[in-house]
Amino acid sequence: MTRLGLSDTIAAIATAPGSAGVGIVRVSGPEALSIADGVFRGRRRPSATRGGRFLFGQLVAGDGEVLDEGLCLVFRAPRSYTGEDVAELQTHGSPAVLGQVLARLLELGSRPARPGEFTQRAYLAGRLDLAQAEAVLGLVNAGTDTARRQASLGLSGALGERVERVAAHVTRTLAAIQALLDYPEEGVPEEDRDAPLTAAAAELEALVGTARAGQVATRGARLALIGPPNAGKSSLLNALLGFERSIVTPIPGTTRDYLEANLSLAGMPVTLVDTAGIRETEDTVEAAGVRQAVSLARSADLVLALEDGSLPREALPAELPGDARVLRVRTKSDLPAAWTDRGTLAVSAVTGEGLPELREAIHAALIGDAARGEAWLTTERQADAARRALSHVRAARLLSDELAGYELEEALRSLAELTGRDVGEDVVDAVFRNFCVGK
Ligand SMILES: Nc1nc2c(c(=O)[nH]1)N(C=O)[C@@H](CNc1ccc(C(=O)N[C@@H](CCC(=O)O)C(=O)O)cc1)CN2
Ligand SMILES: Nc1nc2c(ncn2[C@@H]2O[C@H](COP(=O)(O)OP(=O)(O)OP(=O)(O)O)[C@@H](O)[C@H]2O)c(=O)[nH]1
Ligand SMILES: [Mg+2]
Repeated sequence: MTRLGLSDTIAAIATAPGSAGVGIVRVSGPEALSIADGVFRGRRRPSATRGGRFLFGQLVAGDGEVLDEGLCLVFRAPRSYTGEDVAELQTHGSPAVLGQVLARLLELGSRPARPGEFTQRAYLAGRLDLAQAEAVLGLVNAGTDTARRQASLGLSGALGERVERVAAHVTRTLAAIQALLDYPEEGVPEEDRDAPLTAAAAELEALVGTARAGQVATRGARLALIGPPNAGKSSLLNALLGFERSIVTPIPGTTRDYLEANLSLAGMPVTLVDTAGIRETEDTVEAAGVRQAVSLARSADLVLALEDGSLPREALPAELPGDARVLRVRTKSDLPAAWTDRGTLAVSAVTGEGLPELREAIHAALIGDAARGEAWLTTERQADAARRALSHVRAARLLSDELAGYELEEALRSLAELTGRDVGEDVVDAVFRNFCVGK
């Protein structure tokens, strides 16, 4: 990795491939403006222009041929996205023009940017923390408004601030413990040692609790419909979708292969998975479907476990995952009930009764307590760091002062990792590898 101030000059097309009204090529680094001089011809040279200005002119190839007319935006270090000198060449959004402009910039001494390298430079210049850089990626990829909102909150630094609040509590406890160890006779009030730690644990628990919501918002959730044959799985899938996607018959064992259908549930992308009814069977094909159903239930974000409410109750399949990931549903509520149970949601695929409540329960199970206006953990890397910080804080609460100090230092290290103040190059490289070129 290049170090700040010693970096070379990078260039890339910043806009999406394909034709568009306008397209942008960016060049960033110490030579950015003099390199831009070689491709842009206007009333002034980019290198003779103050930062924050734009020039109108022509883009010219190496042999002097005019490629297009366009604008050159001039940014001067440190007042730019990357913190370096940056020139943006804004042309008509033609892949042919953009390709020629980029080729000329490379000829003049810049090199092609790696994926995410502009944002990586912004991070290395201290203009963004790692959670904010991840939010940039989240914004570029946001496919739903919930994902967009979370990424935008992350970019504003809201997640970093949440993490700093926790870190401040931990630091206070560490200071109190240090004082106790250094001057045991003076004593530190219990509140100084324990209260901040209790607050830190509570805030971290809330934060860790948002990881699931963050993941669901950014990459969607898979919901498996599971239950015995004829429970009404395919009918419920169709009812939630609003059209007949899956075959329904009165014959048990109708669904054999699993089937997926996408829908948006309260602004979140959800994939419903209809599966074969789970039962003991001699039929080789059906048995394969049953095994598939069980493994789909295990890998799903949430399982809807269906039981026919019009028939005597049987035990749920033993292979289902733990309670936290299962919503229990009593189907066919339009028929006389053979049993009831307050822990199940009653629905009818025929009348639609209970469907709004089911949608609500699915939303609650996926989003949990994550408050809408607060910043969530949106990547597995962030969630992992927050979970480690929480386990260190929890451990510290059970330990004597001396040992607690060590755990708290570890907790602070994990929190620093979350925002990227204390991470190795490999972690940073892994984050930016997921970006596209030009970002
Ligand atoms: N054309 C264009 N649009 C874009 C970007 C870009 O780089 N180019 N961005 C990114 O890809 C995003 C905007 N982000 C940016 C963040 C900071 C600065 C910047 O130059 N900041 C300086 C100057 C601020 C000022 O003049 O007030 C600074 O913070 O010092 C530019 C873009 C989205 N839209
Ligand atoms: N009255 C009533 N009948 C229902 C309801 N849901 C499903 N059924 C009927 O129950 C039978 C089985 O429905 P399916 O949706 O195929 O059940 P399944 O769980 O997908 O069954 P398999 O694919 O065989 O595992 C069909 O005859 C449906 O018409 C409901 O809400 N009310
Ligand atoms: Mg079925």
